[in-house]
Amino acid sequence: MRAIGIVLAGGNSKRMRELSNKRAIAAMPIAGNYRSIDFALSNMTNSHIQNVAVLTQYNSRSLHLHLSSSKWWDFGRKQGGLYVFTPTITAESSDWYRGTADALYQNLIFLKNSHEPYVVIAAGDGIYKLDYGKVLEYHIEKKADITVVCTELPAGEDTTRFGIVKTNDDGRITDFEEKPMIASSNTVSCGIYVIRRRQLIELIERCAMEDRYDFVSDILVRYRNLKRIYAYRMNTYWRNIASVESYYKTNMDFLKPEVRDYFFRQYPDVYSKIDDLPPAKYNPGASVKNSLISSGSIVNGVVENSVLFKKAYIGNNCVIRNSIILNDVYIGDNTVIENCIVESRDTIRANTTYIGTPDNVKIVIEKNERYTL
Ligand SMILES: Nc1ncnc2c1ncn2[C@@H]1O[C@H](COP(=O)(O)OP(=O)(O)O[C@H]2O[C@H](CO)[C@@H](O)[C@H](O)[C@H]2O)[C@@H](O)[C@H]1O
Repeated sequence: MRAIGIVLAGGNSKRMRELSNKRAIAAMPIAGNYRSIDFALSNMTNSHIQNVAVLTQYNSRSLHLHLSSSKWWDFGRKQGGLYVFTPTITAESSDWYRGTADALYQNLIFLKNSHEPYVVIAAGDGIYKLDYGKVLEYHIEKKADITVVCTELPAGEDTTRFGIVKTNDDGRITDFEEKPMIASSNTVSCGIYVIRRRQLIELIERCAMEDRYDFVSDILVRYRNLKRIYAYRMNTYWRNIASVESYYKTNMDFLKPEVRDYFFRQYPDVYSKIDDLPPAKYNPGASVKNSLISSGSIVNGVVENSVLFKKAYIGNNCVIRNSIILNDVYIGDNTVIENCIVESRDTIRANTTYIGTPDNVKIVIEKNERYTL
């Protein structure tokens, strides 16, 4: 592939509420076995992009642990590979990444030292499968300066979280509004871009000279009429998980056979770090319906329409419904949990009840953590 990959994974979002206290959004657990960033990294490797940098910053410890080996995504190689870049103090700068363009600028040396003519920029908080090679072909065919992957927003989604795009009949973007209060179109940017490497270097150097730091407002919005910016339309599943509501709904989507089959039974595969855990065990009192139960879990009570991540323990006479139980949670006997997300490594006491609603999912943190990772 004639492109390098960059995965932006350093942002924080208040919309994740307490869930982002512990980890970067890109490290949020998805569908039982995965982390959010696995989807962008799998797309990179499945598109034969072999030189990939992940730019991290905010709360990155568990993300770094997840990325500790490049072999899980098949990036382990002598030329290219997987790089993780955090902000560093240098003779010239002691700044954090002040925005996405600044994060790219602070890694200019990676861009300059690469040989591939194009760059694919993706985010660590998107759940989708995409052959970036097809986007690159489109980019070349349209003689675009920048190509933005776009999709139609699913009904009920909050448009204020997205870049809203309008195009002409040829696919050229004529208007780009970043997170407007009222959206004038339901075509949204997925935050995935293709651009010629030299063009990117030139644009971010110019941004840096003018003390501008954001790729979207300082490049896409600013140059929308001056540069040839095209929209590549993606019609398959795409969700951004950077709000509690969308994180919950995206995990619940994996209970739908069509979503599960699309990601896990259709080529290409999604890869992740492998943990050596024993299979899930259902004890005699267990009753499990329409749920994902991950390795290392033990179920004694009732589990319905729920996603249990790794090493969940569900006690006797518990009822877990429409809920997400993150990694390594112990739930004592006779506990009822409905429409909740239970934070990882928590211990939920016996005889407790937590009830949220589908529109107002409750985050359960009892703070009886056994240890922190
Ligand atoms: N300082 C920093 N250093 C390193 N990484 C950083 C960073 N700040 C943010 N990031 C990362 O960059 C990506 C984009 O984050 P932003 O906060 O800039 O935009 P957001 O995701 O809200 O919208 C974007 O993505 C949605 C699609 O989800 C588009 O519709 C919208 O136009 C676009 O701005 C995320 O993966 C984030 O983690």
